Amino acid sequence: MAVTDGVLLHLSDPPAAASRTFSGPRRTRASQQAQATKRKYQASGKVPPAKRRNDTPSHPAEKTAEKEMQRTFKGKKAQKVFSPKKSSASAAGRNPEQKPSIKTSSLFKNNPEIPELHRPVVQQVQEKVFSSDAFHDLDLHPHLISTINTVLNMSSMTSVQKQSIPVLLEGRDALVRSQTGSGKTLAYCIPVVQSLQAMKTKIQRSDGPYALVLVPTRELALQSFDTVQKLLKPFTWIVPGVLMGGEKRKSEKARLRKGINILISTPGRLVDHIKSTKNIHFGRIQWLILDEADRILDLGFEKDVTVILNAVNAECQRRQNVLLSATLTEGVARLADISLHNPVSISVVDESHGQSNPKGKAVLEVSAPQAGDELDSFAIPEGLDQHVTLVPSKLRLVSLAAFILQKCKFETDQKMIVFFSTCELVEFHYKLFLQTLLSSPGAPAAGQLPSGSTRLKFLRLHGNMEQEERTAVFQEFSHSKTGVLLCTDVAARGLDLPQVTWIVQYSAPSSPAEYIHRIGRTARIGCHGSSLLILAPSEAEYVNSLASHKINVSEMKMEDILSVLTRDACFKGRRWGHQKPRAAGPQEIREQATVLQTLFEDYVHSSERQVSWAKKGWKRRGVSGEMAVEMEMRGEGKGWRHWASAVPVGEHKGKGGRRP
Ligand SMILES: Nc1ncnc2c1ncn2[C@@H]1O[C@H](COP(=O)(O)OP(=O)(O)OP(=O)(O)O)[C@@H](O)[C@H]1O
Repeated sequence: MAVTDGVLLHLSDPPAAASRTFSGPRRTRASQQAQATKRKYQASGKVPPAKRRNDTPSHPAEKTAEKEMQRTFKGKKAQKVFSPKKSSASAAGRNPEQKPSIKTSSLFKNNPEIPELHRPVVQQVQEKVFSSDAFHDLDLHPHLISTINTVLNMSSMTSVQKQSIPVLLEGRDALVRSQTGSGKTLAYCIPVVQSLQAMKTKIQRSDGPYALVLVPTRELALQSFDTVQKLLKPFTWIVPGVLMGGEKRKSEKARLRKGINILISTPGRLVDHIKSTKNIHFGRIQWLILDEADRILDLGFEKDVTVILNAVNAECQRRQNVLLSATLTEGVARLADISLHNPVSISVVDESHGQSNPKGKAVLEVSAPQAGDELDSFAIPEGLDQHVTLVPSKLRLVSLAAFILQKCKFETDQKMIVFFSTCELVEFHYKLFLQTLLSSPGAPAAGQLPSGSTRLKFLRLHGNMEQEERTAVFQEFSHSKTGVLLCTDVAARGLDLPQVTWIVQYSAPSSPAEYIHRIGRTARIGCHGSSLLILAPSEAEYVNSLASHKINVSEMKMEDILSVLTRDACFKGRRWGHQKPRAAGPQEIREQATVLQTLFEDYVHSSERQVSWAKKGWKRRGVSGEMAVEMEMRGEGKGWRHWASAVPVGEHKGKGGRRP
């Protein structure tokens, strides 16, 4: 296999590959001439005439991509000639001894120019994670303190815990905002457990719920349940329980009938039970907690939350209400208005960064806090290095793959989460990577890997999976030291997945708040972590939008990401043992990227099923068959569109639907 100036000489079935790239077997005279011209330039290694280049696209990037595809795919004929069987055979049966012949892809041509990134440097808002106070400084039950110390292995309080726990123990409502991974879960769980175990009349299981905790996703429900369960170890008479979609309603009803005292639920499933279960009563509710309050509203749960509030209000008027999130939106201010009474607004900002909360004291307000002040900037964990890379749409997929290989194959102990905008995109990339990056020709067995590299492991998590599998994946990734989790925003909020080292945003987030929550899956509780946002050249402006929210990103060059491919024998036809470290030239990088892209293309075209997967995500948007396949491979998802549409960051409301 050989490449000249980004032009791949491919080893697969020549006629099939040729007709896929160009316009099909029955070309017009004009198209034949065009192809001849194209071949001339390809053979000479020169760049085609300016007319064909697209240095400064006048359309949004997506339109440009569609146009490019219209040039390379011409309707059904192309699909017919490029039959799955033929392609499959050629991909699987590729013989390195075969003579190189046909070009299939020219990844590095006709791409928009990558602009210089003029990155404004801003001072990020930062919060001190830990306080100097210990849990035993609080007036808590000694068994609760010893459980925190011995079961949870914690002694010092975080800043948000130091501020929230005493205020909540005083009986006040609160709106709590602190950075991702700063310990908000315990900030509400400890006061709930302390107050319930201290009740004069001992709680009976059959009393039903005393505390109701609403969370946006099932995984977060399980995680919060786990924390509550641990805290309740010495107080066995208080029974926690979880209700969430995907579980059998019948068994949930049975558990409700027996009694659940601390009830953790997703809003949708709780409304289900409110409407259909006789055994659900809120007469004794003392606590109503809305964790990730803004996300609960984003997911379209607002109506459900209203139903729940009405149901609880109908049976009990006096209770403590708490809203928590790392980001506050106007929606939360609205929700605070209707659900909090005379609340305390708790916001942790490090005084050393010149912020408005001197000495880390809670700001007390007598009315519902205005979210406006909080909307402009967000606190970023100190140990988080944020990067951005500008990648033309054609090169997005190989860049992502190269980055995964670089971090998770050539470096040890790396655990990565990659965010996509839809379930279909997750599923597509999961299958693609399993089939290509794990089983590419010549891939070494575990024992043959060069020292300092690990075996790749892919997992995926999205809302279209069966609950059992979702839970298993969540557990597996939680306990794993390495691996790549491909997911939707179902994993963006609240999930505490230990030791995640990299967050990659392949589909751009729909809002700056979503950006904050996604990157917040790493660098938790004072640890270090890194993130990479992949943008199209036309989206470069968004770096300024991030800066306006006091978010600092540094640039990572696409060429540097792609250069790792020259280290990977799988894409060179070389053996692992023969690798000698040396600087790769741009030509070699292009060659390897093209080889990898061809591997992807061959896989996608290798069966009807893959083609239909690739098309799936685009159907609703009226994109036709062949083009959809290519666009899917370029990863042009929903979030990307938001960002490409030049709407300032922050104006998207992120109505993601209920199934991220
Ligand atoms: N006082 C503490 N000492 C040590 N570790 C702690 C302490 N409090 C919480 N943690 C740990 O910190 C991690 C993050 O906590 P948690 O998930 O509650 O953060 P969060 O603020 O809710 O984050 P997010 O905004 O992303 O939901 C968890 O692993 C938790 O066990």
